[in-house]
Amino acid sequence: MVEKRKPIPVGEAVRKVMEYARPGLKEMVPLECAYGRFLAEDLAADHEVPSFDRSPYDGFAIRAEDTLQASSENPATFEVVGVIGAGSVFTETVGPYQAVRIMTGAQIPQDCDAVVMLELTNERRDHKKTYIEIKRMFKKGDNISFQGEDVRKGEILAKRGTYISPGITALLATFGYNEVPVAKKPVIGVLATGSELLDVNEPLEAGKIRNSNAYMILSQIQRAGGEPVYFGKLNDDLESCISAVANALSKVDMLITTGGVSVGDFDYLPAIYEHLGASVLFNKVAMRPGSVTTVARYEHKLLFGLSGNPSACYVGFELFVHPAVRTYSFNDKPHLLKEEAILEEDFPKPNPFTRFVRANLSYFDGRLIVKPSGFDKSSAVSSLAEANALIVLPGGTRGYAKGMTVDVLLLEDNRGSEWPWENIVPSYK
Ligand SMILES: Nc1nc2c(c(=O)[nH]1)N[C@H]1C(S)=C(S)[C@@H](COP(=O)(O)OP(=O)(O)OC[C@H]3O[C@@H](n4cnc5c(N)ncnc54)[C@H](O)[C@@H]3O)O[C@H]1N2
Ligand code: MOO
Ligand SMILES: [Mg+2]
Repeated sequence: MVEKRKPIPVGEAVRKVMEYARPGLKEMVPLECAYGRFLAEDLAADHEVPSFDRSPYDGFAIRAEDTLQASSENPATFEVVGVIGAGSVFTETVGPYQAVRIMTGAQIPQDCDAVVMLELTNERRDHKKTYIEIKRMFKKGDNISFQGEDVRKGEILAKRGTYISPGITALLATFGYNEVPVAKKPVIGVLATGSELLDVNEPLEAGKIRNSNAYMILSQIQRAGGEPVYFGKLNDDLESCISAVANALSKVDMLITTGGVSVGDFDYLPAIYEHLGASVLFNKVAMRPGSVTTVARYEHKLLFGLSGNPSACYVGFELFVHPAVRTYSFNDKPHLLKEEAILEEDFPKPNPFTRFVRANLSYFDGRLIVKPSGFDKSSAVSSLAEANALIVLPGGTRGYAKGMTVDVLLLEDNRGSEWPWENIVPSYK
């Protein structure tokens, strides 16, 4: 008699995984390698930005009080007493009706308190001296980029666990991080199981298919922020699978297998977990695809037994592995970000289990719209190509019509969410 598995709700399954998901270690990387990593420490400003008052224009630094009477009929004349480019500092005195020619980014001379744009001045030379005329009044502080106007000293600019975007990289450089403390990437092993699997370079033969899951998971690991290690594919042979899983497990922080988790004669993962003494957290989830997704724990390592069916495997990764990778990376919003979008076409299938439809999310008329990205079966591979979101259709619903609002989980976003599993609305009808 086949073992009867009891499906648990998705949120409960994710919660069980998160009980064992742990933050990882810190490492230092050169700034030019920090993009796409996660900060291992808060990024705090240890100085103000800018760190000195500077000119936002090419022009002339002056004393504003000298322009009080200036008008087009009665221009004020200034003697130009120096020239400074960005990077240079003018240390001499600037007296009444004197000006310093200044370039964008240069420090404002100590006696000056306003800048006049080059275009607003008339220049003339007289007896080897240069003069400018100014035809209007300027106030103290006009056209000055003030010290600290961008960043105040002591501000926390990005928290530990933040995804390092190009903008964060600019801040890291601004604050002198030649080396950046980042989360070490979790090393995640991948093993594909199935006697039907061909290598990618092999010609098709009767009854066999090419192993696509392994490569899909290697990419998903990288997208989530992990370091994938591919341990190859295995035939459905219990002995060799046990030793391959044990060997791989000894070399990684987490291990992903695909296939062999259901109830078929050659679905060996349950027996492998038992043989290793790994404790199974769950082996059936009330979701489609991916109902057979199994997660086990061996010592402090998680073993993700993802389904062999490509769409089920893909979804299992995003719901269960992704948050474990982000937690390892110190991120406190480890789950996929949930949004609401308008369904662009009917989805008439009833949903006994919560369904995750691979979908394409875009914008139209200022609103988020979403449509299934293709053939919707657990075995489908074609619908994965255009998928950048998963539509979440809760269990117990009877199908959805174009125009309805649905929940979607975003796959290409790096903000994440703390917990998307509350308030999934069954129907917005
Ligand atoms: N009697 C039952 N049969 C099945 C059940 C069930 O509850 N009772 N569940 C079905 C569901 S749902 C799924 S999903 C699959 C899951 O099967 P496994 O995870 O055990 O995976 P396999 O049997 O090894 O393979 C399933 C399918 O996927 C193809 N596959 C496997 N590996 C790869 C790969 N690396 N790349 C591409 N495709 C792969 C494989 O050839 C099979 O077609 O079980 C149902 N059956
Ligand atoms: O686990 Mo299967 O993918 O539910 O369809
Ligand atoms: Mg099977």
